[in-house]
Amino acid sequence: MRKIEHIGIAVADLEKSSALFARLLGKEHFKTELVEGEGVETSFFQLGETKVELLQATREDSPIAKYIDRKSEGVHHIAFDVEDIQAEVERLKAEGFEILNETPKLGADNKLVVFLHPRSTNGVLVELCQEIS
Ligand SMILES: CC[C@@H](C(=O)O)C(=O)SCCNC(=O)CCNC(=O)[C@H](O)C(C)(C)COP(=O)(O)OP(=O)(O)OC[C@H]1O[C@@H](n2cnc3c(N)ncnc32)[C@H](O)[C@@H]1OP(=O)(O)O
Ligand SMILES: [Co+2]
Repeated sequence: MRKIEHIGIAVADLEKSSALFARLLGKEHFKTELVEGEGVETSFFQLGETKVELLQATREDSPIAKYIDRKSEGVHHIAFDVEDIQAEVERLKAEGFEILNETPKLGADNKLVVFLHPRSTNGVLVELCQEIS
């Protein structure tokens, strides 16, 4: 794994939270993006080599809606940048981690993504991201 690609933060109101993070970070977000497959709308802030990804649910069965219902708004996942996502899945499986989707799916910002179950990673939801070339 090469670097933290982004930190995902679950929010209830994307517009309000984007304004809050703009004040906090001292810069505007660089884009919003709808990811239908995950039932989320995102707002991205660039911070050096990494990003903050705010996530609002767009439907009731979205993982973000469930997370906010069960817990609250807050840090939802950490995403790591990888060079070869399929090779990384094989390596992590052999290490005993629980992969949620062995076939990478389309994420935001031109990435293929795979998630690891938080029960195999000390309670932290981990996302792997590979840039689509
Ligand atoms: C924008 C696209 C993409 C990107 O490009 O960046 C994204 O980031 S999309 C982000 C949203 N998508 C996902 O989160 C997909 C992966 N997540 C899942 O598959 C599920 O959310 C889950 C992790 C398998 C949990 O689903 P489920 O089992 O249905 O939820 P429960 O509410 O029943 O919780 C079970 C268990 O897991 C704990 N949990 C749930 N979410 C998290 C989390 N984000 N971080 C840490 N722990 C989490 C939950 O507390 C339960 O624990 P116990 O109570 O101990 O059983
Ligand atoms: Co993410």
